[in-house]
Amino acid sequence: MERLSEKQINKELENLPNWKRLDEKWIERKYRFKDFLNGVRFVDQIAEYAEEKLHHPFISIDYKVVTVKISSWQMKGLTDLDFEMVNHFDKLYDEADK
Ligand SMILES: C[C@H](O)[C@H](O)[C@H]1CNC2=NC(N)=NC(=O)C2=N1
Repeated sequence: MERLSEKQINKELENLPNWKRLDEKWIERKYRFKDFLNGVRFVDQIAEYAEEKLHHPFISIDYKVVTVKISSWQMKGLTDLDFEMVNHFDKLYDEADK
């Protein structure tokens, strides 16, 4: 899997207004829930998907806010796989009990 160019990254991010660029390698989104356990259940779902794909986001649970950040650290940047993953996380969130 190849590292994406700046142009490709910016194009992907145009369709992902809730995701923000942290630096050249990482993007991040905060997902909000009405209670703690709904956030924990969402984390369980994205963790299962990450294991399937063998591609792992960094996740923090801060009470009702779940922060997910992702990068292809082996590639030292962002790849198509990162964007495939975050699109799936957003779909899970859309369908989740929030
Ligand atoms: C050996 C193992 O496959 C690698 O360390 C994987 C695991 N999960 C990973 N996850 C992410 N997000 N980026 C990686 O580069 C990565 N590498």
